Amino acid sequence: MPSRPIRLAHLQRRMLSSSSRPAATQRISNNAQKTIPRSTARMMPLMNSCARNSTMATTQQASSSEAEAAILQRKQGESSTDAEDRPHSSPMQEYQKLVEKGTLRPDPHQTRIVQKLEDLHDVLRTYSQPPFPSDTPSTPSLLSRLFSRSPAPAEHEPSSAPLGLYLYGDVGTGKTMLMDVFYRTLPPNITKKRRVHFHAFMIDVHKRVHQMKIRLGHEGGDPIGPVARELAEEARMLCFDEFQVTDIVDAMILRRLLESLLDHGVVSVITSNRHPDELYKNGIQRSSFLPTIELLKTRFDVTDLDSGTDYRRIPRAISHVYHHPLTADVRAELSKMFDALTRGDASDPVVEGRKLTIWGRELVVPKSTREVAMFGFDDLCDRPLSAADYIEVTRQFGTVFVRDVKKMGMGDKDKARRFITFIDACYESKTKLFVSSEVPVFQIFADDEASKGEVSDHMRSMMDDLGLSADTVGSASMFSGEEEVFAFARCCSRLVEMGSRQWAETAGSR
Ligand SMILES: Nc1ncnc2c1ncn2[C@@H]1O[C@H](COP(=O)(O)OP(=O)(O)OP(=O)(O)O)[C@@H](O)[C@H]1O
Repeated sequence: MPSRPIRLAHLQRRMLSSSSRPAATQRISNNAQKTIPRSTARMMPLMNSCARNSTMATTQQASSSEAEAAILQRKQGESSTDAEDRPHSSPMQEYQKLVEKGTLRPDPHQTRIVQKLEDLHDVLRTYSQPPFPSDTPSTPSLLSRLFSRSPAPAEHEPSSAPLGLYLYGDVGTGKTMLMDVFYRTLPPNITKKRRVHFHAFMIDVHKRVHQMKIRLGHEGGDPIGPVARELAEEARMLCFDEFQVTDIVDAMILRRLLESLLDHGVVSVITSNRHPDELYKNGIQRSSFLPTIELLKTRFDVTDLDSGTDYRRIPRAISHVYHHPLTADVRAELSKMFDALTRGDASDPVVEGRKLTIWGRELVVPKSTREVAMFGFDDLCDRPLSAADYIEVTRQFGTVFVRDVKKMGMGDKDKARRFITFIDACYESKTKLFVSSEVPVFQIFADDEASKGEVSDHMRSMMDDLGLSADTVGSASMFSGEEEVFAFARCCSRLVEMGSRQWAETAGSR
């Protein structure tokens, strides 16, 4: 990429001209706090608490833009700014608020589901879990319980727990989003609650079953009943994202586990891509799983979110392009977005290992269609690539995904410089960018707690020139010298702009 002289005054003018600047890049420096949108101001306690909890406490003392607020929120698994302020709002109020703010598009199919969640919310306001029996009755051996076709005897009278909700439907229709709206508006009496990705839940269950077997020792007995009781004591409300059954061990455990959880009065909201009848299709010993399917159909309100809209395919709203930390959930979400943007055109399938030729050298693109490419951070920044390579990438692809961006320290200066060069190339080509990173993307260069220094006057003034709060991005002592510090600050500023709704709606066409 041709290195362009940095014209600070020009940039400053561009960034400070509020009339032409997208809302997401509105400058909120110390002397302009009155311009903070109310929603951002409301986020400040949350942002500050993020900063306190973070190992990089340099960063979120003050807000710098609505985009940043939204990005921080996403870290909390949130898509609204207001839950903190309105802990007793209901799912419908929360959903409508998000629609009014333009975070969500109105969708009558979703509204129908929200009404069901609202009804469940109302019931839960006065619901109390039945007491646990004082001691756990002895149980038949594990094998006889797992493979018996008769329903398992309840450890006590089944409770009159409200029906849970089993929400299924096509990808990207908003099931997880609705479940999250429900979860964060749960009434205050529901203090014991858990929202978990189904994979993570099953890993946890397997660990507990293993430990329970050790505890039960030679006597044996069924470990699943006591594990279910443990789980029920920890959370009376369970929200499971992406329920699926792929192997026989899970299939058999689930049958007993769900029965016991329901008997203990645990209420669940489940999202899945499949109707219960389609679960564990063609699985080994599926007949033993049929009672679980019956259970789901009788103890849950099974509802289809048949909206036909895959929201991952339409221009991204702010807060949905940068994802962190690098959990299984976040990784899966980025892959789903890539899938959503690349499927549907049989003449342009995803190709693995496409080669770009730059000055006689070859650059391998791990996964791409003609328009959309997915790279790992190391593919782009842990190899001796230069601006020319990045320009070619952004010339070829209107949309680029970069996954697994690690936080960088003093030893990663080359990677950091390359990443900045790459972001510059994306910005100049109006590339639509999706990133998953270990820490919020603005903080990937920030000093960690141990080596944290004061933000130098030089860096502070650079950031101020770019409309950034130095407190938001923190100090990054790996950058020294005027040019470098400026490039770093400008990179952060560009990332903010590239996370805005306006960018999402206009960038990416080639
Ligand atoms: N009404 C809406 N307006 C705008 N964006 C939406 C709307 N509903 C959902 N989205 C967004 O679409 C994306 C996909 O939604 P979500 O993850 O909830 O879908 P899903 O049905 O759970 O998908 P999957 O089955 O693939 O996990 C999310 O970023 C979400 O915020």
